[in-house]
Amino acid sequence: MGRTLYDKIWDEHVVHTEEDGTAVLYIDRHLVHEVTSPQAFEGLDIAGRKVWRLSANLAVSDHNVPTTDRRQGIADPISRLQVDTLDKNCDRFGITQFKMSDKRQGIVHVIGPEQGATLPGMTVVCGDSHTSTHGAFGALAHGIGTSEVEHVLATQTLLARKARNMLIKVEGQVPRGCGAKDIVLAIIGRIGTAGGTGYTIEFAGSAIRSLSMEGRMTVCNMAIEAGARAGLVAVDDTTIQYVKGRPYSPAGVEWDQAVAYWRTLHSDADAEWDAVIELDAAQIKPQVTWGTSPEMVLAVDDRVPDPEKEKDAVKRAAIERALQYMALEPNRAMSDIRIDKVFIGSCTNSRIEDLREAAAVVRRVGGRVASNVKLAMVVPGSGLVKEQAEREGLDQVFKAAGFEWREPGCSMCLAMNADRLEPGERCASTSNRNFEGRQGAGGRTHLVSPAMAAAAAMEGHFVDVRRIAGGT
Ligand SMILES: CC(C)[C@H](C(=O)O)[C@@H](O)C(=O)O
Ligand code: SF4
Repeated sequence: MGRTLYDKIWDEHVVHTEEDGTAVLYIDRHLVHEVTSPQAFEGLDIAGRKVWRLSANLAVSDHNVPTTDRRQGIADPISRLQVDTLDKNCDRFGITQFKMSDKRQGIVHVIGPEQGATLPGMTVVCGDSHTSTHGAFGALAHGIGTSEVEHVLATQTLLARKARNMLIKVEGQVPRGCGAKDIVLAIIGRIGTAGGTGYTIEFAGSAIRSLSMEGRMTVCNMAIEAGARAGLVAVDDTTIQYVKGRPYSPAGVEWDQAVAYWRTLHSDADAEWDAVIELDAAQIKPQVTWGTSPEMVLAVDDRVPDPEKEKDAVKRAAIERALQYMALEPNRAMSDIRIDKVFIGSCTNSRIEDLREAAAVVRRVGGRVASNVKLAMVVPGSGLVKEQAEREGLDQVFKAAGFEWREPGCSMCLAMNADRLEPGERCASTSNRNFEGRQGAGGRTHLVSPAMAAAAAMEGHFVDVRRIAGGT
């Protein structure tokens, strides 16, 4: 019987399997950030252990770093302590880290791939749920908890149980103006936030294959929002081209050997799937979330749901609660929703392609950010993304239109730094979670693509970006 890509990577990394199915998995790459590592390092200290394989680790602070001038240091004492603690731990244990002033610093899920630290066929873990992002490279990548961070640091292995195999096939071409973010939001709208629970999802089909690596990362990033700990995309020329020549990528003879192996990293034609979902890309429209869960999502030309029309009492109550939190009336056109802030950034959408996509919309619309928009910010995913964007003049496009151009980090994705929504503020955000209070207590988040966020910034409310992009 054929194997799925997930089966192949799993088999390649299992050190031992217990009778009950618990396996010891070898971990190739461990990414570390400041939020989930302090207790892990403390655990090592208490037990008198060292890091098992230093070169497998790469650390960076991203959640607590300021996105404004960093020469001032970090004003908030808690954030400062978090970042200082990671610095000290990395120095003490000898782990490679990109410090806040290093231009390679950025969001952990942006810098891993950017550096070639994430490679096809690897097992990649990080104490962060959006580690699923790295699955775009045909790597088995998922988040782990802090006690597991300690386990990986100490042993280079993880206790794991194998998930089931789900195939999500997206065939065809998305309309102009739509992209990876709309694809993944449409998938979550279809299967729900629990749809992928217990599975590893492989994203396949012509619409996925035609995505750039940036787009594939956007899709895999939100696999966790669909309930799956890991998402995968098979390796192809796009993957190999992206990886080539990066600082941590193999070179010379090793490169050739690696490529030969990477070419085997796809599911066999006769692989068996536990679940298969199919979507028609041509039917996907620009997506906007209206509620407090990523599955509460609609097309921009839809209307806010009416709880009266929902027969299921539990679902009706959930809609009512979400509408109340979001301060939205039923049946209102999504495009009538006016926004206060715009956030273009996060590990979902802060890569160079995302910034290009947003800047293209800003250019096309012309003029300045709408007067009702108090703050529109662009937060590049890494210092290198920022530098590239500046080389292309994208920063000028944003700044001329009235956007703020910031330093890299998680920023307003979850408001662990100074960037946040005030109570009641409504935000068009390119991030991945719209939970209550996610971007600041009482803040209201609408998840959208970079193009949709840029369009909303310019017009002050949600607009069908297909119109701007010439897609309709
Ligand atoms: C802080 C971290 C543990 C968390 C995660 O695991 O995802 C964060 O990155 C998030 O996006 O909510
Ligand atoms: S950008 Fe947001 S989702 Fe990504 S790691 Fe940071 S906080 Fe988590």
